[in-house]
Amino acid sequence: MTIKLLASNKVFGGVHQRYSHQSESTQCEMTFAVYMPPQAAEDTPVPLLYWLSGLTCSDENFMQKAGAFKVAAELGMAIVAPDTSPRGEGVADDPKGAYDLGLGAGFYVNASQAPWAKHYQMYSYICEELPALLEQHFPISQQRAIAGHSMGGHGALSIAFKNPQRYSSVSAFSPICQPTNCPWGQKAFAAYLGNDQLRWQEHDSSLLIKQLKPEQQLPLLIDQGSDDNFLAEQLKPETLVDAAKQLDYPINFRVQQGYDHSYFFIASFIEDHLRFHFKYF
Ligand SMILES: N[C@@H](CCC(=O)N[C@@H](CS)C(=O)NCC(=O)O)C(=O)O
Repeated sequence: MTIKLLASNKVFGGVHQRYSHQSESTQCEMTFAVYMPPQAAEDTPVPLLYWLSGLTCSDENFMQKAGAFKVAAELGMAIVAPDTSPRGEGVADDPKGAYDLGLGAGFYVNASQAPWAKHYQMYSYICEELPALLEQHFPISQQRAIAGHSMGGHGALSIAFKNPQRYSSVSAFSPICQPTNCPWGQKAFAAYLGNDQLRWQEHDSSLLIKQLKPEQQLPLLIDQGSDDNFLAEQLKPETLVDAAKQLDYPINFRVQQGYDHSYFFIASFIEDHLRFHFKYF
């Protein structure tokens, strides 16, 4: 599997790079960004945080707006930010150009329905293809954590709950916690997965959390802004918090007063998330 370097910038002693490659899972050219900390310069393997972004994002939003490099450099932690959907000529998009379906809105599932199924295989891309590619090309250790924002928070939680053996910890900002019961999730799941709601449930964190055995309960941190416009209608963190309580799963759920849904919120608390993940590597 070959990758093509698109851009490279030294930052806080490490390097931020963008790459593209032909993807087998999504059948198109995919772009991702990595931050490799200074500790990786000598080919010393470093732990890796997967960051999954939200609706409308590409590999660039987190890298440009989150302000994560300084702490990642201090800790010696690599970060990868994949794109949020397949892209390019021939890749299906919402006919009306809606921001919450199609391009920029892959929802981290494998679509089974036309016209999406051909390219929208983001679950396989994030869980299998991208890890193999990164292990081949970068000095990363087997220590992995996963985090994300909004749709990417849904991605991080659902992927971690489905694959608890692969990650040492999981965290999210403003995650969509119950996609089977909110407009964003229902629209995307109906399009990508069809009308069988049993398929939807396979990607609903508020349900997946209940399937975890106590020994599979990863350390989990969630930050949610109290002034987030999407909180009540789309995000529904109480569904996850209630499920965790019933399971005696000690998740760390923090409501941050006055913060909204934006990267200003993420930038304010990303340091806590990086230090949280580092503790469990
Ligand atoms: N565009 C939508 C919302 C999209 C949105 O808020 N996207 C979030 C993730 S769900 C984001 O990170 N946007 C990119 C950015 O702020 O850089 C709207 O205006 O209602």
